[in-house]
Amino acid sequence: MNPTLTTMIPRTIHGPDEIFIDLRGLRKRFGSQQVLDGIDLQIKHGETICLIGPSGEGKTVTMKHVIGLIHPDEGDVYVAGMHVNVLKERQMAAVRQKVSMLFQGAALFDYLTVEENVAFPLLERGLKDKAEVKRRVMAALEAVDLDEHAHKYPTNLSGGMKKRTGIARAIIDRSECILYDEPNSGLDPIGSDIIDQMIQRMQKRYGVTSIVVTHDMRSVFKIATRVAMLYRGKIHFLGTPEELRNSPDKLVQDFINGRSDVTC
Ligand SMILES: Nc1ncnc2c1ncn2[C@@H]1O[C@H](COP(=O)(O)OP(=O)(O)OP(=O)(O)O)[C@@H](O)[C@H]1O
Repeated sequence: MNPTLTTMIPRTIHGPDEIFIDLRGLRKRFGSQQVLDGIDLQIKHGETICLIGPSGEGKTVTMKHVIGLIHPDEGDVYVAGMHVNVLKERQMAAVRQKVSMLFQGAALFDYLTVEENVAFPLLERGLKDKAEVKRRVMAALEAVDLDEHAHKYPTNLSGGMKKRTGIARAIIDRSECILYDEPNSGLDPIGSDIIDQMIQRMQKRYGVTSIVVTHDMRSVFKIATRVAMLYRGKIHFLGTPEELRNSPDKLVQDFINGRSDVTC
């Protein structure tokens, strides 16, 4: 393996069957709307779970629970054994070092170059060795094929390049898990395919665990180790892409084949 890439490997080595994310009985209401109504989901280390389901069913809300951006009304969230929903905000740094969320717009700083955006988490943590920062930034950019665009500003990047910069920023801090919120949205089929390859590459090279909220079924069948379909606040289906494809459930078939019988 390229020696620069070994520095990017998450610092903890996990067994393949180890549960990394454990959501138990999550319930969440906003006003009169019961968005989550008992979500149970266990995700093993190194899995790529795609969260699918009709719009507004709580996929993003579920994902935000993992990183403590939303707290459940009932139920528990565990990440790498940490009981996320009882942690104080100042204790959340330990969770957020293990888990990064890639927002739809990649949330880059427009006034910083690609290189500076990717370096940001290291500088924020007080890493002062400039040569070490540079080495890790370039290794992260190489991993997402952006090493030749390090000097550019976000306004001069395509949508897909912005998302890849976001992925580089997530892995530079050796995140063990990346949460992707509709990573293919707004991309043409080729750009979308490149993002899928990056998600797979992060898994294969660094053993990253991923949760991917997506409406892109082609991508689901390509990248998912398992698929969870949310419907009416619950996990309606959980299984491999193959099991999804062959599911006898009408709701599942209507959804994956884009038939409009699926109503919220
Ligand atoms: N902070 C909030 N306050 C009030 N309502 C919220 C909040 N966050 C989410 N919601 C509501 O919860 C519901 C689920 O939202 P969520 O973003 O999780 O849906 P989703 O399944 O990801 O949808 P989409 O596929 O369209 O992105 C929506 O009705 C949304 O308006």
